[in-house]
Amino acid sequence: MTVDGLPLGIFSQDTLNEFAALPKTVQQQVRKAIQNACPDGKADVSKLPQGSIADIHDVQMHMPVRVGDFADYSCSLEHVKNAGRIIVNDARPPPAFFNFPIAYQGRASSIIVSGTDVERPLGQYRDKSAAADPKPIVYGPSRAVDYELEFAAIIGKPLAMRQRVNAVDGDEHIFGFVVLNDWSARDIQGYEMVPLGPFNGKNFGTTISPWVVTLDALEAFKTQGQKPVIDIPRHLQDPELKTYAIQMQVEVLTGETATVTGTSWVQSMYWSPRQMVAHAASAGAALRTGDVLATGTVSGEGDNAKGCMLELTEGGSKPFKLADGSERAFIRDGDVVRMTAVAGEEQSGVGFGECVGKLVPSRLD
Ligand SMILES: O=C(O)/C=C/C(=O)CC(=O)CC(=O)O
Ligand SMILES: [Ca+2]
Ligand SMILES: [Mg+2]
Repeated sequence: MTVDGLPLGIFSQDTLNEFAALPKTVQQQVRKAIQNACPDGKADVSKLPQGSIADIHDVQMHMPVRVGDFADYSCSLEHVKNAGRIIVNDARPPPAFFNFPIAYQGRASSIIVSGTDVERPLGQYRDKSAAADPKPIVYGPSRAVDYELEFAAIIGKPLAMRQRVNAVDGDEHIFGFVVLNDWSARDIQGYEMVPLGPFNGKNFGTTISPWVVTLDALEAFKTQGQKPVIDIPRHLQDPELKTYAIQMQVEVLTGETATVTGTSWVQSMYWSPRQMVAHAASAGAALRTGDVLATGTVSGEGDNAKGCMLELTEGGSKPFKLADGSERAFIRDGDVVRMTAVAGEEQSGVGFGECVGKLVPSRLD
């Protein structure tokens, strides 16, 4: 078995020499792949040279699947409560939140693989800095680019139109999972989304990690999710409450400095991936191989468990201090956002590789 040509298990001196000759950026990805592929620690990763975090975004990885449709849910109760409180001063979840996992349709062709730069989008939004009242609508580069830390299921076995599936059988259709960054321009999104939902504010780039971690690999990490607080229809019921114990993390990288801005858990979300599958098919829609169903922002309780800057900075009003001393209301050009996830323990668990993207300036020509 090989990972990018590097044999797993015992590394010969020849192999180590070959590895040492690779660019640092490639070494970093290879090392991560080995760690992911050898969660039992048989490969002696410590023997491999260290790479620089600043190099990561230069690596060109490949899309793990050809994405069909893309839906993004909002499964975290903490996220919707925080977002509601910050945006409309009402922490009550949206009306349907407890009835079914709510979602919007995203743009499949905007899904890009980890390592691809993301350009600051252009769009129309209310100019908060203007003195005029009401504030005018302007067109230009977004001033509020955010990330959203998400977990996403990739559909394997397809489901025909009108076939439908119950949550308890939903896993049959999930091939595996990736980490996903639902990049969001809060100003563009905020003005456009009433009443039809997000569009250009979220279609300028959605980054996914390049390794699909299969359902089988996660079986050892299954755990119980959240109990429904109201009665739900049979197709959404799951007496097992099956989800996975997975810790997710997001960092903002500025030069050589990495700042962890959020740590949260898949199992804390109110709705589970198999319930997302059941809901997606419940009206009669088909599921196709390669479709992506993302969980929505994974946030938990407490200040350290916020999955986006909107929550972290109270909508940009309370800038967050990074480890290099600089402050961020939202993401700045040149910042790199790195997301990771691990099922089980950091050293012995199953890693998901990295979901990395660098924000680059808008092209104005
Ligand atoms: O309703 C809002 O104010 C915001 C909606 C979203 O940002 C959609 C979304 O991506 C939800 C999520 O990630 O949980
Ligand atoms: Ca989202
Ligand atoms: Mg998106």
